Amino acid sequence: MTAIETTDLTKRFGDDILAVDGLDLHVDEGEVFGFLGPNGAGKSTTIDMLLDYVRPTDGTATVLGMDVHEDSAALRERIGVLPDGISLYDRLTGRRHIEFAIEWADAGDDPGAVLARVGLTESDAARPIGDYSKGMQQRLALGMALVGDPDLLILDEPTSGLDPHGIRELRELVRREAANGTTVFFSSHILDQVDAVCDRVGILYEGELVAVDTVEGLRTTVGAGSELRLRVAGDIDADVAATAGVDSVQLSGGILRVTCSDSRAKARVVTQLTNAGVDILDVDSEDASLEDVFTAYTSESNGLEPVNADPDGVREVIP
Ligand SMILES: Nc1ncnc2c1ncn2[C@@H]1O[C@H](COP(=O)(O)OP(=O)(O)OP(=O)(O)O)[C@@H](O)[C@H]1O
Repeated sequence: MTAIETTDLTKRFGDDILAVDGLDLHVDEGEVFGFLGPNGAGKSTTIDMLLDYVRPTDGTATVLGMDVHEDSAALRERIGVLPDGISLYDRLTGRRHIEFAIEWADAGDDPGAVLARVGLTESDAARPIGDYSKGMQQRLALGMALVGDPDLLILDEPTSGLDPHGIRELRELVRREAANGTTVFFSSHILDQVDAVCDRVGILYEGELVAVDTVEGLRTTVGAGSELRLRVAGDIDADVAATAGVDSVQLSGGILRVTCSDSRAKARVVTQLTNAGVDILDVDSEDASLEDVFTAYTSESNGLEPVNADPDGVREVIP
């Protein structure tokens, strides 16, 4: 089933600001979908429309098969939201926050179980949250969003202000919830943070969706592939450059550098060299960062067209 579907979703503020421009978005149930874009791209406005906080100027949006406006009350019970820059009450304990969230949602959750689900201990829960680290506060906010066991989690910039440890913890939590069948819609302007957690990403730029694909697919499309480095002994009697997915090959000082447009080519190269009897002393590789991909899609003269929807609703990226 479809978790989120928007058709030509558009939002203007006044005459001058086109915040979201004809967005066609499709997120499947059970997916972790990264919604990426630089500041001001229109991510929060899109989320506000999905939550019926803001009415679109044009277009439609359905969530979990329901119209976001007509069925907003029913949807509220099935969506958990972690808003951007949530304000919590410093003097209240973590447990009290969860209890409030349960009361507001009129849900029957056990506060202790919710706290455990986001990795907060009973002694953490008994402390005022003014004493919490930013990462603990964010986990608590996620716990509040999980009250009522929502089918869809919408996380608006959930990693902002977190240190690498906090980011890792949040990623693990998102993965765990997704493994239990929850759809996660995760907005961010920092690409590295979605790389490891999202099944697919959509890139929004100036209100338009410019790409939707897997992280791997985006890398391949923009040619921002991987580099494989091998320390080898002796000569190489193999035509590595002819391997599918290999862009270039350079041998210097016993180091073979192979750039690949398709990261699966790395394994093919190693197999090919091994079969050719090449003595491989060490292997090292580096994937192009998602940041490179993002730059390729959001720079003015990238030569890439915005994403298209074909008649069957299957989106494709047009290089
Ligand atoms: N209530 C509003 N009134 C007027 N303009 C608005 C309003 N809300 C958003 N905008 C404008 O719409 C555009 C998109 O903003 P939005 O907050 O959706 O972007 P964003 O991608 O979420 O950015 P960020 O990563 O900084 O949160 C921006 O130009 C913003 O200034």
